[in-house]
Amino acid sequence: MSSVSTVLPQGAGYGVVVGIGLFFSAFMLCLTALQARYTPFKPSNSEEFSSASRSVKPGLIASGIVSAWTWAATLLQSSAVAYKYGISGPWWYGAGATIQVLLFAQLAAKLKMNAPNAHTWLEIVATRWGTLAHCVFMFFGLATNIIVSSMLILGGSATVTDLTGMSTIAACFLIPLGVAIYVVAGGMRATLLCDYTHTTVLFAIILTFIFTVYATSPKIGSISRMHDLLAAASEANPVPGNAHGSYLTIRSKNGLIFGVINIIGNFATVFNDQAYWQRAIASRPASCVKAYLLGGLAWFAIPFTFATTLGLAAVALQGDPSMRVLSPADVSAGLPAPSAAAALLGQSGAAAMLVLLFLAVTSATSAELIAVSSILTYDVYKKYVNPQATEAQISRVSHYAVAFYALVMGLAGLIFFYIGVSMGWLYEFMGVVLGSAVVPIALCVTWRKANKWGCIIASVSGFFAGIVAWLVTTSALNGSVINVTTSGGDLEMLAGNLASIGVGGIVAVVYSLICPENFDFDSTRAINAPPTHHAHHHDAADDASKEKEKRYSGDEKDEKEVEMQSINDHIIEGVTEDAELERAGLESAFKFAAWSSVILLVVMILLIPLPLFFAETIFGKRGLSAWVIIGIIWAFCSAFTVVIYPLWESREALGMVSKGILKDIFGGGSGKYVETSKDGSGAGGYAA
Ligand SMILES: NC(N)=O
Repeated sequence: MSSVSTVLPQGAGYGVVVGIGLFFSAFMLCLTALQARYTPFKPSNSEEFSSASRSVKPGLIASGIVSAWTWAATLLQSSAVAYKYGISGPWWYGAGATIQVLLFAQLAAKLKMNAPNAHTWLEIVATRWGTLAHCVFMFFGLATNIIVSSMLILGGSATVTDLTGMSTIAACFLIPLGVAIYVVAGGMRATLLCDYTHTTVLFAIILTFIFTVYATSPKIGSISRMHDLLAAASEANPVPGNAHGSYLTIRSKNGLIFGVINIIGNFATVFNDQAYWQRAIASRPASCVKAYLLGGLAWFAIPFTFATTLGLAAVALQGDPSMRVLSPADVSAGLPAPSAAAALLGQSGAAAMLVLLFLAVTSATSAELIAVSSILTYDVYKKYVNPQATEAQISRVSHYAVAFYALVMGLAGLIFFYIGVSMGWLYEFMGVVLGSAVVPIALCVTWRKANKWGCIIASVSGFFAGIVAWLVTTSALNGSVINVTTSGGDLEMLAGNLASIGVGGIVAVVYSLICPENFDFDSTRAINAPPTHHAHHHDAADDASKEKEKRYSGDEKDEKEVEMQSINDHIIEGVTEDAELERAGLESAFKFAAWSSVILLVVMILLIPLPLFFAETIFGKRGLSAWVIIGIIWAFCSAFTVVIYPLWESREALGMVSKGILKDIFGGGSGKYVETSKDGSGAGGYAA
């Protein structure tokens, strides 16, 4: 990192890291108190802590997905590839990390069909394939969490240090500490509500940057001027591997290589990460597919539009006295976007960037904390240490696990920092170690023929194949010199990523076709199901529907009471309502997820970029205008989806909580939610 003086004083760094951390902790405590008093969902319940009682609506889940999937890298690495490869970088970053979330909609539907009451994806592996498979896949699951968490800490601390001079060591520990406090206070539902507020502010800041760069800044101020500046930069410093050395083309060899690495690595960090399974678990069965499709599409706008704005601005401003000169290490640390923000808007740009990055890092960190807490609680403590654990013990361990993992995150970030591994390096490396488990995990949850030994051997052999391919390629291309710099090259990382996911996928599928299992998923459907609910599978839905019909035959007030009772029942039992698991509905949700996600994948990865790549198109002013304006419209639609839509779908719950508060303050009576009250007293209702 270069040693130029910082744009903001050190106090600003501590103020943001500690101040915003404490602010959100207090905010979370308020939300938790409101939830406990005015809704039927009790934060002290372990099911509520880890899975929000499996009752969350799609808009809020979509917002939680956007928030968990918006890492430091989403803002910094996407801008770094825009800085290095031009307009192809943001496309490959955005599209190459959106399709996995869209495809995950299929896994979410299968989860609701095949293991509706599991707490973690590892419980499904353990139930289907036993202890060895559980331990092997737990390695991949936790390795994913550690790599993602380290990237968050590295990206966050590098930017805070760069903009304010705050000590990197302090940032590594203070960032997860603040988040841990609010996660411990709130659990999954409060985390989703906090994610929502983070995402709202995040979009507001991103839109501000977009309008600054493309409308108001005297340094750029229009798409046409951006085009002129990028064309001049292409003339002055042609980009190696790009058509005519231009920043204005999708025809970028290194951009494409990054695209492939990006696609593989992000398959690993979605499919292997409990954070995304957890959002499917917290979701209502009927709407989880919608949530993942909306979340994926909404997320795309963040890296694509942000990097098309600040990443390209960093190129356009080269030579401007206010723009610092970036070394390759600065670029790998993700600093083009913060530098461009500071060059465009001075201290206020740097401060906005700091807040933006901190919000992205903290909300993704909260997802990682609660994900690892669930694995340590259900897959380690309850499975191997205390299978008879009581509700109170489970709840206690899940809270301790959050605090423990916050410490581990800080340490992991620090270790990578000291050995000189940057966020950008780790981003391209993740698929090398994690890629081999992607196909076996998907097969475990979706395919009755998937073979236990085929999938274990696939994951382990793919892991070693990835490491060997990466090291051999590094040695071959760099005169036998293997170090952090040489091993971080594009072709070296590409070889490792392809070998890992390729060997893992091919071995798992071929082995399973030769020696197929015929697994009926009955045992996974029974995970965590009380005998009266899910000991038997989908036939139960019929009885439950009939029962519900009977209960609904009364007047409207009775209907409401019955539904309250049903919510209370399922909170107490921590299971999904049978009627919601109606087989035909889930089958059609799966089919919808399958064809829509595959169509979107083909459009985003093949139909849009490849013709532009092969035609070697170089965007003129009209082409760039269309590209940027589509990004801006997409950003507005995304903001609407994850900011306005969750409010709309939760209007009843918000109304009930407001009524309860008003009754407490002005009504002269208790506004506290009263479970299944027969006399209509209390502010009973549904939480968001
Ligand atoms: N979540 C990502 N890959 O930005």
